[in-house]
Amino acid sequence: MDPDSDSNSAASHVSATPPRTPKPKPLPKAKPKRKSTPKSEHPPVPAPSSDDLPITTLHDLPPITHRPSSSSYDSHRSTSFSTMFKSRRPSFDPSDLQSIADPPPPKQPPPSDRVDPSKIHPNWIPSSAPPELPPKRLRFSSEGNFVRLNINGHGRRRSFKTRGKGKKSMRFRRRSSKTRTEAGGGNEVEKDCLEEEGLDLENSEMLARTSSCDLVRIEEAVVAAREVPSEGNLVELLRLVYGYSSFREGQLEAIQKVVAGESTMLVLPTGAGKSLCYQLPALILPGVTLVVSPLVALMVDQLKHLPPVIPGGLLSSNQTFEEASATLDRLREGKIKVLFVSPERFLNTGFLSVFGDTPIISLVAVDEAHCISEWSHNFRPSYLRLRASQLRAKLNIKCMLAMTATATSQTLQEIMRALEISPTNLIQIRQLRENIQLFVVSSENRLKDLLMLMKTALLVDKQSIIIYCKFQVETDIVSKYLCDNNILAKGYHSSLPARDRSRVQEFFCSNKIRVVVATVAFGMGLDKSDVDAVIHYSLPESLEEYIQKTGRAGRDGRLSFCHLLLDDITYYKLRSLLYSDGVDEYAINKLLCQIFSDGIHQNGHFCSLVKESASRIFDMKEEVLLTILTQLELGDVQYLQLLPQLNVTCSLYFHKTSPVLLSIKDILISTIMKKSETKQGYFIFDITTVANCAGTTPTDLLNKLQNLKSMGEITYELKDPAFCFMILMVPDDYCSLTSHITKWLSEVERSKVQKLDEMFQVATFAVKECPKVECSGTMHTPCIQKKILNYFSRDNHTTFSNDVCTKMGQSSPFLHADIKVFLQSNSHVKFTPRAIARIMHGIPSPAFPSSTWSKCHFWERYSKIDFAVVMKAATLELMNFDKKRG
Ligand SMILES: Nc1ncnc2c1ncn2[C@@H]1O[C@H](COP(=O)(O)OP(=O)(O)OP(=O)(O)O)[C@@H](O)[C@H]1O
Repeated sequence: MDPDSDSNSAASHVSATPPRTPKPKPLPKAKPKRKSTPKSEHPPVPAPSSDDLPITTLHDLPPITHRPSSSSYDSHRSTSFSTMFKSRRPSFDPSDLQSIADPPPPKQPPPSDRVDPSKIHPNWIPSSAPPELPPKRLRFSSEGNFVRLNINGHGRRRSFKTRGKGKKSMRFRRRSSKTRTEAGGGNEVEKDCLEEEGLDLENSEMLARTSSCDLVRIEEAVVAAREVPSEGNLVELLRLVYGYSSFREGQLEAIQKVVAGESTMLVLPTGAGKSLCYQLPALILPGVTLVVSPLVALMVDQLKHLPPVIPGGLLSSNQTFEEASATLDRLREGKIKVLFVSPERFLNTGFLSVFGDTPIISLVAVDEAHCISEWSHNFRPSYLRLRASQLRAKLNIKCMLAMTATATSQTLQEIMRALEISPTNLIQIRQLRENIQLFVVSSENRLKDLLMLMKTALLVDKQSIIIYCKFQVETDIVSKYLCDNNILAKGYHSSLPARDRSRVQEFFCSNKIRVVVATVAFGMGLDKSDVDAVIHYSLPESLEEYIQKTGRAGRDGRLSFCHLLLDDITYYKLRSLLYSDGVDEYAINKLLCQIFSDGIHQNGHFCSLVKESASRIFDMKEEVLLTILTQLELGDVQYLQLLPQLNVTCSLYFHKTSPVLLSIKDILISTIMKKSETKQGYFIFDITTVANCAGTTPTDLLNKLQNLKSMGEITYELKDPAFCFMILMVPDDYCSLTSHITKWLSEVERSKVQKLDEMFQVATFAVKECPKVECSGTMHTPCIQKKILNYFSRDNHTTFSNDVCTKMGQSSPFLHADIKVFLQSNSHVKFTPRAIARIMHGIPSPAFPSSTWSKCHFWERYSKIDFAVVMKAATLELMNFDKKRG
């Protein structure tokens, strides 16, 4: 995985993240001048990482032992959620907690409120650092919905002691309709419903009892809403489950459509309550609701926020085999109503087979649905898998709910086409939240200006502030600078240990940290209602990103303040980095030749591309390779089928029987021996090569190795993470396929650049041209809102407009001369025009990493000149240079 990428996220292939640094190339001969490229974080909804595309996925799903005998409506009805809710709850161990360095240790709560039952429910996930130190080990009557998730990758286990004795001796008596009217305020009333029989109950057990009482009412309301999904019945259910008295705009309509089985496109502003639009239907609909989410962090957060009566689970590659098995077992037993999965999960045949032919999925909710569209700010290739036709064919899914807060008209059209959503089922609330005030200030010295801003009357007394930076290094610099100036601030970015990150988030959420200086990694799914201010220390890459981040503020409806510090340097840097994913026709052609082995590979042949070496050879980021492979799978013609990623180089050691004897008994071993290199007593082979020769699949081959290992015959090690696929059709015409893919990728690139230009233009307009009729000082809410609304309602975003101010230089007197010198001084290196332009812009790439090339004299020298101009000059000079050399 890209070391710069968010550990539990997946990077958009078009993100500005500098790539991993492969093996250094020979040093250029130019004068050394060290400049490092800062690590940037990915845009809000990045693309797949090893997290969601597990490397060792072969065993990530256990074999299917049995399936529910019936998946009919009635069979699901019979698994009432009150049965599901009879779940054991986890106890957590205080010794697992460690205090975070800076914030004060959490106060020990008074005995009366030691346990907040409302915070412990079946979807509780033990993070490595729960916010409050519990006074004693809590015991719960059952474990039920608890999801074991190795979020932090430590593989650590907790023990969950259970105690069931309270259950039998409890008797419930239903009382008349005293219920809570607001979330969290109902415990007293709930206790009224219980009749105790001399038990000294712990708070948690009290919760179990009170919940059971509520459950009966909720179950009745569910049945009523299922029979007649009228506003009255749905509001009653809303009140019982969430404590809210009414729906927000768009919610009721969306829920009614989904419950009626109609696929729906829902566009609601950030914080407007989209989650509720799949949660309530999940309760009402008979089967499982699959929620497709782009990030593990987001899934975890949403799972935590599920109401206790909706048992949830998630499947993530962070989980161990046992954890994933436990989730799947609960799924088979009908104990999960909402299952969070990544889009890559749809690659996994093990996962797909859990559902078999039986129509037990009632709804697929696609969160951050804009990822489906390449014209969105966060296109993610694996979302292409979420096409209505594919989902219907593979999982018999008929109803889909697509949700987003940030989609242009163009993006919406594409989502609706992919998911076959009728235009009549588009629910769109375009308004921007009134309680967010938008400020822009032009800044020559962002650190100083930020400090001044923090000391202004607007912010000085604010309790909760997020400062967003683009680069990880900036979060360290800014937080240190603020601390040095007596403003306590904590940094947050994806390279921090997971434990520290979760603590910063938890302490921020409980108002123990006032200021967090973060990259985009902070805030995915952050639903802290009382964030007072969001400051953009770096320019966002698009208006979509701007809205997402400002949307973290004022979710409780209170007036909140969003400031943007505008500077040209960040703009130049971001614009350059947007070119880090581009590829040339020549490289794509070379890649296609390798994929199809110049036509040698037949249909049905298994192949692999080792990520690191392929990335270096073709000078393409791993994410770009994956994008191209996905396009070959899901484009107009299906040339290949992607398989789960694997480590494809296997080193095999024999322990009991000799290899020769074993190979007589086992054809697989004899194939391995034929196709292996031997080294000091062990055998090295390529998994896909052996699978092809043995006439098996790579997955089956690994399963067989696993069996031999469990018998003590062998041990083995796997390395070299690779994209694996099966050839389905060899293209007739490589040239036209190459130019088709090149054109598509370059349009995606142009669209990203245009989005940045438009963001820059809006901010520049605010500081330089705003007539200040409605705006005043640095406050530009009216003019920015108008521009944003116009942007999102505009029809054609793929028409690249020349009106967008680029601020980029279009020529330079020394450009050609410098390229000539550069080529002469590096005559031993083979360049492409793009590689030269990248070096001139200071953009690292897999074949030209910054560790080597940032020492070059010309590194970043032309970052203020349009990339296309530099590339054109490089093309010309490269041709001249080659001509001269003959
Ligand atoms: N009808 C309602 N009445 C009151 N509060 C509500 C209602 N619906 C949702 N909420 C609350 O609004 C908050 C935001 O909801 P949610 O997280 O679903 O927003 P979202 O639209 O998914 O936002 P984002 O796009 O930023 O993730 C939650 O705390 C939720 O409980």
